[in-house]
Amino acid sequence: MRKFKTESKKLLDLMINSIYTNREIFLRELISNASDAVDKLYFKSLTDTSVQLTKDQLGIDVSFDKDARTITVSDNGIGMTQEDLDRNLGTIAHSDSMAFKQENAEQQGDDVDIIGQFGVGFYSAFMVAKSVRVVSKAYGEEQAWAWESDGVEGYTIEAAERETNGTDVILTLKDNTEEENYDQFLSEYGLKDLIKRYSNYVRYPVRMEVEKSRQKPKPEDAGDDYKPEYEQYTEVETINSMVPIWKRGKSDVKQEEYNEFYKQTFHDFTDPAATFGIHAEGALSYDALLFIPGRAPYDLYSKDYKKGLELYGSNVLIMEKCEDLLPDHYNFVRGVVDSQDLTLNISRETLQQNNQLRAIARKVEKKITSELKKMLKNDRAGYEKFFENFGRGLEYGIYTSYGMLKDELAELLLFYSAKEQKLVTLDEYLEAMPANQKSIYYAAGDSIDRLAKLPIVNTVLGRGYDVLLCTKDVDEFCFQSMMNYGPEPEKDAEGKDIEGTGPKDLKNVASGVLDFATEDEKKEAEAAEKDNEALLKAMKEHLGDVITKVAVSTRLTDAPSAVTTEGPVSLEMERLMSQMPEGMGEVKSQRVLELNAKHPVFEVLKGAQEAGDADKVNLYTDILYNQALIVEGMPIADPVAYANAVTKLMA
Ligand SMILES: Nc1ncnc2c1ncn2[C@@H]1O[C@H](COP(=O)(O)OP(=O)(O)OP(=O)(O)O)[C@@H](O)[C@H]1O
Repeated sequence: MRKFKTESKKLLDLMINSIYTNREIFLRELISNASDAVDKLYFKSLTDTSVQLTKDQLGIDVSFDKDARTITVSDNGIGMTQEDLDRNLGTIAHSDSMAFKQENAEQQGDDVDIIGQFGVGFYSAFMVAKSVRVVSKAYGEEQAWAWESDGVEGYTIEAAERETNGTDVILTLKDNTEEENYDQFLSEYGLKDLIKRYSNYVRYPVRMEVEKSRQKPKPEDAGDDYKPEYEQYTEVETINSMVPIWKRGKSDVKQEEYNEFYKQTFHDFTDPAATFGIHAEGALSYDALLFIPGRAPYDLYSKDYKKGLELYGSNVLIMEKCEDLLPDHYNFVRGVVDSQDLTLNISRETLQQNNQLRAIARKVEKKITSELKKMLKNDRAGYEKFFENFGRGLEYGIYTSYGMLKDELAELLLFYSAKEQKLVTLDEYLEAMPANQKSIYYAAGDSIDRLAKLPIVNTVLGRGYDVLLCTKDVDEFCFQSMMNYGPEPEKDAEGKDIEGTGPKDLKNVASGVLDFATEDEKKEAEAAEKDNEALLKAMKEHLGDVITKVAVSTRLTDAPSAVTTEGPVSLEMERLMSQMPEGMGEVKSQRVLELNAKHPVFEVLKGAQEAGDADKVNLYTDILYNQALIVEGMPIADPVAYANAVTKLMA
């Protein structure tokens, strides 16, 4: 017996003894090797005229024997000589990739899909087989050889019989254990499934004998009561589809075919909303086929949702969900990336592999962005549907990147316009803005209806300015991290910014100081505050710490009062954070009770203050404060006290 080289032994140990969940990839590895061997012979035939063969003679056969518990993968490729068998199957050529695999296994624990991700080829057979026999005859040789091993210490090589060139890899499966049922691989269904899943796009036919049933011909003398009879028969079928859909020219593939591929591959029952691809050639060649789903998966916003694209190398599936290929804000995109260049490097040089993946990921991200822009421009209804499904993720992307993704994503956002009563982009908002408008205004709350009725919103609308009504939880957080939106300022002849040009601030109409009050209005409000200092002070004292101040408003027209905020936290943000777990509920807004000095109620307040009727001032203060909160959709601290106050007023 010949002994395995030390490093091979280590890898064998790692593979066989790790609690490795993805044993089924053994078939993919053997079929890949068979395909490589067939490739080698085919290429030889292109340059060596003595090799007579045509491409359609080449292929791979998979079969199984339930009683003997064997699976056989045969090819009619280049084959191996006695020396080849010894060299190729007795050691592992790339010790650096081996070192990497081991390192990772130690770092990340056993259940990491290292083997599945990088493919360790032939040795993976020992994950399911207790012994492996390889019978091979090299092209042009007379003698065939058999290599055999139980995967522990070593292997034997002896002369064998094989009629033609090629290789048979015969696995004798391990016995079933409590954890693992190896019989699952000993069935037509099981093997077909694996071939389709992992080796569907191998360039050569992967054939298997399959059982079928057909109706027997009707006998000529059959009477009227003849019942059709069926018989079982077997037929060799090609299981894989060979040419990947992403490698076919776009003009050759109907949209229905793409839809079918999408639904089958990604287990969706809805057609994709958009289909697009990338074909890159050069130092790093790859093809990508990407889909935007037609609906959001139910678990998109849950912790269990896993983003990622399928990654193929040389036509075999390397990874089902390669996370690194998609940014979080595009986590909903499904698709396939296939690169011939990647496989080589994946099993050799991890760093380089990461660089390559990063380069592909960057291109993928750019492509998705440009496709979304195209969709927004050309298919508004489709885009609105898309945004309803996935818009939240885009905004979340801007928010979690602290606004860094604003340039890429902000123009893709849609918000409900109070004026237009439909969804608009921020660019459309800017375009429709009157020349004197300084900011982009928005109101945030839980429903469009409620927001549309807010007194402050109506004041702003009354001035001819549109208000974006924001009802998604992430809207305001996204706006705050963006701060502003719009093209860069225009420059005058001296290179200075021209006033009034440049990005516009995003302003919550119920927060901070609004910038549209005229000088006169501001002066008027200031004067009213000064004249009624004692009243405002008394009201503030009565309400205590729940508010930071009572002020005369410049933003109210019809309503007597409103609760607004100072500082970064708006009422809506406070409401949202109160629903979040862990500490966020402690975040409070700094509330301001704003009074409309032109409202008749203000006169009543003034009268009560002048008459020294503190009870009345307090009663009115409570009512004005609480009703403003109700209008905003905020909870009031003591509804009973509020009801009592209103009752007292009526009685
Ligand atoms: N069916 C086969 N026909 C001819 N040669 C084979 C066959 N299977 C394996 N070999 C030879 O054995 C070598 C080792 O195979 P193995 O699958 O371990 O590694 P690999 O295919 O070179 O690399 P990897 O699978 O990690 O990309 C191959 O490079 C090839 O030369």
